Amino acid sequence: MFMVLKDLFDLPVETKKKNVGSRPFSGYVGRSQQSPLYESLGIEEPDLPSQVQAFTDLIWPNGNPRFCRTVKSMSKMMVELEQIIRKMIFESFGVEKKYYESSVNDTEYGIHFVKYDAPPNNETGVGARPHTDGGFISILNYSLPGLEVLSKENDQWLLVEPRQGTFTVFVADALKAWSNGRFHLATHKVTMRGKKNRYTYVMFAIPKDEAVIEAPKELVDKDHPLAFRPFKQMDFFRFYLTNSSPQDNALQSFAGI
Ligand SMILES: O=C(O)CCC(=O)C(=O)O
Ligand SMILES: [Fe+2]
Repeated sequence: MFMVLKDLFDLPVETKKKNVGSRPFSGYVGRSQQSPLYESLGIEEPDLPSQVQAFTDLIWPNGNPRFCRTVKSMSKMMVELEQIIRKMIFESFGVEKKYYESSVNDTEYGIHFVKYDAPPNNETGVGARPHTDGGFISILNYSLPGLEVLSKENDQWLLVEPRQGTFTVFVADALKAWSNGRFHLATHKVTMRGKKNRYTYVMFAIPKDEAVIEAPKELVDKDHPLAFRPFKQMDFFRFYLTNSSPQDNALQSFAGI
């Protein structure tokens, strides 16, 4: 994956800009004054091989079988992994039989590729600002350290050490709401150090626009009153884009009771 991602990001900006997504951030995001080290590209519904093929054809009209093959098979495996994790979560709450199937049907996937440039002059640089992820579950892998997670105990930033053969999994906003607040939503950021560029790929599992995110009634009782009103991902996303800065607790302001 990291080899094919290097091929992708090494292309001219004009080529990368050909990837236009249907959502903000899902096409091409180029380096900006706000985030000078950050660049990303996304493929919507990469679990459909035709989508990965279409992306490859758009970016490499003469073909790039290695990219296409690698991203297709990685996407398939990451989606399987996401569904295993989702199933374990639903089982652990004893609601798998009733809700798992429909929650998968109400999910769409997006894969994001990110390149962070090494900061100039050997300094440290902001790769990604503190944020929480907007979907249900995110699964990621990265070529170098740099990911930091805000500890819920003492507000310290903890460096996540990459470990070969493992992925990092984040609970995202909708899962926190679905779990009636039982899951902690970890704020994270990326700090760049050293002389090497860093590559990340992330599979986002996101509730479909029209799906209603609502805690199962089995997770609501006297000791755990409803923490978030039911909402649609689409409306939350719109709120997130227009009303909040990354540092805000957007989920709480949007749907918190
Ligand atoms: O690059 C990383 O390690 C984190 C990426 C991330 O947080 C995101 O894309 O939402
Ligand atoms: Fe993130």
